Amino acid sequence: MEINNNQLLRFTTAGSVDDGKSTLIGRLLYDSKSIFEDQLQSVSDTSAKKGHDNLDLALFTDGLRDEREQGITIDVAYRYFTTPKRKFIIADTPGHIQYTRNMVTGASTANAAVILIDARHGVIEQTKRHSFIASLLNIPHLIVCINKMDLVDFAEERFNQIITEFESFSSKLLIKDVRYIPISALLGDNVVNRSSNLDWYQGGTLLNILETLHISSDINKIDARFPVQTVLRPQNGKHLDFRGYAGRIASGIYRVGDEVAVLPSGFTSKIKTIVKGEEEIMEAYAPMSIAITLENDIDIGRGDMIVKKNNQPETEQEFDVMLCWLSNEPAKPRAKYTIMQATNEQRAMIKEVIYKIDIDSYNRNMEDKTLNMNDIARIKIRATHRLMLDSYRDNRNTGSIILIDENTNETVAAGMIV
Ligand SMILES: Nc1nc2c(ncn2[C@@H]2O[C@H](COP(=O)(O)OP(=O)(O)OP(=O)(O)O)[C@@H](O)[C@H]2O)c(=O)[nH]1
Repeated sequence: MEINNNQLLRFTTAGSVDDGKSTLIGRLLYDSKSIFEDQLQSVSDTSAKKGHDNLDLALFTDGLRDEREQGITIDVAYRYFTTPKRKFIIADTPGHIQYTRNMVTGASTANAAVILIDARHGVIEQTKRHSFIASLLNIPHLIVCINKMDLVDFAEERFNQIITEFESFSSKLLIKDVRYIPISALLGDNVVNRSSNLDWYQGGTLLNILETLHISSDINKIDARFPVQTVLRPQNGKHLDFRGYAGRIASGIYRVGDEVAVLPSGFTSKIKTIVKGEEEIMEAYAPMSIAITLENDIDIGRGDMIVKKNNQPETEQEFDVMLCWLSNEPAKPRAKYTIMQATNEQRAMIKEVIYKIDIDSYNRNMEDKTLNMNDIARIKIRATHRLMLDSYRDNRNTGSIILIDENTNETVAAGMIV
């Protein structure tokens, strides 16, 4: 069976302030002809006003950031563009040192992370921090762009030196696929178009790599997980016998006739029909939104999960999570939070902070038990009922949780089930 998910690629960009992130995104959009006429006019007017001879490409991205800063709390801007080969969503997060939380928010659904390094400075603490988060979030592909090659005379030697620096720490991280590209975002070298300045480089341009990354095998096709969002009941005498369970498949494949189990109750049945829109289909896979009907009458509600009888997640009330604390307010010991995992929602508390991670040295800190904004820690959670658990490594959809403060409704933490 062909799963056609190659269409859309989500990626995030990370780099330190002034590494050239805005310029790179602007260049990518401009050279791939994804800029609208009116935006182009306004950027060209502003560039002229500022006395630039050429277009200031960073204005495309920075303009977007200005729009965004009006009243949106989580500081991630999404930018869409399309080429004949693929559709792209860029999650653009500011490069400031405190913005771990933004990267976590922007990167949790990303297929790839683009990390920028200023060729003059090489690997810096921020590079390590961002790469660590990318590995923590299990982003399958990492593209390291060594930017501002024009300021180091396009030297191959410098490029290789930075790769060696990068590999000396990245080998400790679990990242499946790392690529390196020498670029100049300012001049456009190796972003969309190849560069004669860098003719010693044999690999693809950034766009070329983004267009050809093989992502369909990154999806978990083995563990079928269908978190129920709503129960569809017969309406107004129509479809009298219809009782469907609607939601979005988190992973895996479902076919009519499959033997399934409903969790947490554990009752088993068979899939009678699968409905997508108005149409009945024989099989469905992630990330399709569908409704399922079963052979037997089982009491199922929102938050339950339909899985294959012979492939079930663990159900536990207490479990470990790698957590990134997102709130200004530190975590309150033993306070109750709302925990959300897939469509399941219940109450939980942080039972224990096992250790915190110093993400500059990757060392564990066993003493400090406070959780402040941007902290990453391994914690033990206890929920009021059992949850259906997959590890985040196996399943990014069902393996992640968020914690919400019940009083303020603020999302205070995002976590990955260990
Ligand atoms: N020489 C040279 N300068 C570059 C290159 N890319 C970016 N710059 C310059 O570096 C400066 C910072 O670029 P930005 O794109 O604003 O940097 P940024 O990382 O997006 O910064 P923030 O958006 O503020 O986080 C600007 O003056 C750019 O013109 C490059 O490839 N070569």
